[in-house]
Amino acid sequence: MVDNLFPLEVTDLTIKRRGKTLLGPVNHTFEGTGLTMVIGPNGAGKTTLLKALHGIERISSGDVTWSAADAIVRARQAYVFQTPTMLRRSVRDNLAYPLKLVGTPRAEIEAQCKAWAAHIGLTDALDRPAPRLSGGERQKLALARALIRRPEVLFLDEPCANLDGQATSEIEALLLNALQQGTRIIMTSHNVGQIKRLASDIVFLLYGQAHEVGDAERLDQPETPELAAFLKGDIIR
Ligand SMILES: Nc1ncnc2c1ncn2[C@@H]1O[C@H](COP(=O)(O)OP(=O)(O)OP(=O)(O)O)[C@@H](O)[C@H]1O
Repeated sequence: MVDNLFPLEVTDLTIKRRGKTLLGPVNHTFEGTGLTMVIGPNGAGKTTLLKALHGIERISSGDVTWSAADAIVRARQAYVFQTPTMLRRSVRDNLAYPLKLVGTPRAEIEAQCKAWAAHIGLTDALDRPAPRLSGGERQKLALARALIRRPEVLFLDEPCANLDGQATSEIEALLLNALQQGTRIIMTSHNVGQIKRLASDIVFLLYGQAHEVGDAERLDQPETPELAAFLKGDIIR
């Protein structure tokens, strides 16, 4: 691609609601490759940060600055919510929807739907209503629907919450595949095993602040006692 989206510069990013600071000020530079895990305890501000980066959270002060123009950035990123919303229609219709939005020819849409359904093990479910899928199948469908337009950046909020080991490993395989294809991933997770398996770097949030950031090696040698406690599953006070 000609226009690089990265680096993504976050400068004094602050988000307040009703006088309470939910996030910030956060300063961080996101480089253009790999998988960044935004981690931290419940309520630390992970979802708020992800949404602010994606441009769907109102910023109180500071900046989120991509290296390309807004319209380009918007077209080349996707976001999967913690509880993905599905069209109350078939798996095929859900996969087809993002392609229809950009005017993809019908034959191409059908080919892509079949290919992605096979990729996520849902070939036999193509005509089944999406709301009837299991939790794991729904997450895989949500991920496929986000990846079908081959975004350069993918935001994922806890994609494996409430999933068992098998479903989690299928989602992780999809993510590793996307990474290999060059998709930049920024995601949240509470699963320490998953964080260690997937992260190339981390942003550890605590009380809305970036408490410890850096490459994934620090997961084995945390600098701060709070990150060490989080990774051990201890309660952080
Ligand atoms: N629109 C809002 N108005 C007021 N407070 C909010 C709003 N959105 C989020 N919050 C609060 O901001 C804080 C950060 O929320 P956020 O969802 O970003 O945390 P999180 O780290 O993703 O948590 P979790 O791990 O539980 O998903 C929480 O205390 C939450 O209650």
